[in-house]
Amino acid sequence: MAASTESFYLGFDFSTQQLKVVAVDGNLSVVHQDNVQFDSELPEFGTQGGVHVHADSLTVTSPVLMWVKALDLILGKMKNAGFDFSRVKALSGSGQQHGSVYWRKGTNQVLRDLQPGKSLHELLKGGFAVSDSPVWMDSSTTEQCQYLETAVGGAQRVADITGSRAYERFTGNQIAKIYKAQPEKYEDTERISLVSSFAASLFLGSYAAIDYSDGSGMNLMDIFSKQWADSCLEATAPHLEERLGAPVHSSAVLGLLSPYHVTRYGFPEDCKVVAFTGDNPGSLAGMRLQEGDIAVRSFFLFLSFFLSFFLSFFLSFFLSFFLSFFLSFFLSFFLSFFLSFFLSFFLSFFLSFCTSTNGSLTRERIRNKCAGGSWEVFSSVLRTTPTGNNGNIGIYFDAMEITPSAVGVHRFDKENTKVAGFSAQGEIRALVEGQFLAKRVHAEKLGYKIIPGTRVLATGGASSNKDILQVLSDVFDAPVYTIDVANSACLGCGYRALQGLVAESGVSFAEAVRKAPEAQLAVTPTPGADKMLAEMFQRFL
Ligand SMILES: Nc1ncnc2c1ncn2[C@@H]1O[C@H](COP(=O)(O)OP(=O)(O)O)[C@@H](O)[C@H]1O
Ligand SMILES: O=C(CO)[C@@H](O)[C@H](O)COP(=O)(O)O
Repeated sequence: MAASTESFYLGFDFSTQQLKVVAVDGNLSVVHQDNVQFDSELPEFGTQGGVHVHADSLTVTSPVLMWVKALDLILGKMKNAGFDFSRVKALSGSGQQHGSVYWRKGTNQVLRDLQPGKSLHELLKGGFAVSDSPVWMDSSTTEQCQYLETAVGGAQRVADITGSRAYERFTGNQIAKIYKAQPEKYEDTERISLVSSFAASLFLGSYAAIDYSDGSGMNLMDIFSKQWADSCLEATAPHLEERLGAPVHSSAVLGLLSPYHVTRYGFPEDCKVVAFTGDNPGSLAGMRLQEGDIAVRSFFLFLSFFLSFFLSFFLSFFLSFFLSFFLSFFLSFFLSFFLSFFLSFFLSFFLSFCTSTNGSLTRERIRNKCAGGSWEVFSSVLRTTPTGNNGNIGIYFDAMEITPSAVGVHRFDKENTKVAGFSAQGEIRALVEGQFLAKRVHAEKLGYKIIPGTRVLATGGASSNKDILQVLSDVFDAPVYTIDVANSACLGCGYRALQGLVAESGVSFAEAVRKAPEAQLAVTPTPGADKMLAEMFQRFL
């Protein structure tokens, strides 16, 4: 695919702690990067790590106007840096998943009439029925989750429809809580967006559709028909479908960029907005995951290919009954399995992943406590302490963890006796080994096998730290690869913007990004580490 090097494609990422942007040219080379840190650059919102943790320690929100102001700020920074907006052919982006935005009645008209002389922050001050958006770290909706599962027919039924059992952070359960606790605010809501579709709306100058991929993290969408599931809508809140709008394909062109941005920043009038998505699917695009890869993202875990496998398995059962009129059951099951596998893989690619609440921010806490706030000191401890930590194991769940649902710090010595503390060095190694052992436990529980050829791809802020990556490599007993741009979600959305322009003419994502740089080998397992960690793994399990 020949895209001009004169043209630029922008990818934004509205993540938990910051807003980031990457610009790529037609050769997929990165030509500009920038970011706005919420805590330090927008201190008036008083967030820590981009969020407010409420007194119950379960409710976690972010001020929606902080995200709006961050967009004003980042576009202003780009303008001041001399970024040539007139070359941008298309833009796309991603957002932290599951978070929800509640637009007040009448705001679609405000978006259509944005006056370029004013900032978005000024213009949208009165635009939200709920000023503090619930985000993915929120775990306050257990009651709503139980209600959904009971109403729909059990956890498995919810998972069969939406791809996941009911999770506290998932948007449907958050909407149900708002409807119950603040019915007047729900009533005053014209449209509910995910963080991703909210961000797209700010560019589009009208409410943007939710894309299939981010939409599948809501406990509301039927992941097979890609429509809102009636049973889930009914169990969540009244008149919800009209507040959500119809979901669209992730590579859909939503429309032209709002004239507001054309006038204020000098974008071309024909600049297109491609559907925004979740930051995890955005990362998947940026890392160009291949079959069998594991991706670890500051540090969540994606497993490619699994859902395709399970889907095939179940479809095969049904198909086999038909085919077994003609063939033996086993042969027909076999044939059906392959048929279903290819169908499910090529028609709709599913991604399996596990998320932890206690990732980077927990590492920062231990860094501050045990390494004087320095990543260099933190890293040198990892270099100088033994793999396996002399048998000491730690589990650090500062906030309620997602899987398993547990909270608290738990330390065990080599006799498996619970202890109150470790040395500063032991604490650092216990934390990092423990975080990655947990990832491996989840991967193996899902049936993932580390085999020769397995690659672990690391991305996100912490992937710049080779000593952390070394522990990751040792725990997974596999080489770890990284990409040049630590923020793979932004990069992936720059790629998606480019592909969105040609998607309708049948150019696949893989084809559009063929020329993109490959991931680079960062570290390989330390010889002998696998033996040290095998026993540890069993104890951790
Ligand atoms: N050298 C480093 N070593 C370990 N972690 C780091 C390092 N530099 C940055 N980080 C971590 O990266 C995190 C930000 O990562 P990022 O993936 O951009 O987060 P988010 O998507 O939540 O904004 C910070 O919270 C910080 O803890
Ligand atoms: O909840 C999930 C995925 O289920 C998180 O991955 C969020 O999507 C937030 O990501 P960051 O902004 O912290 O990178």
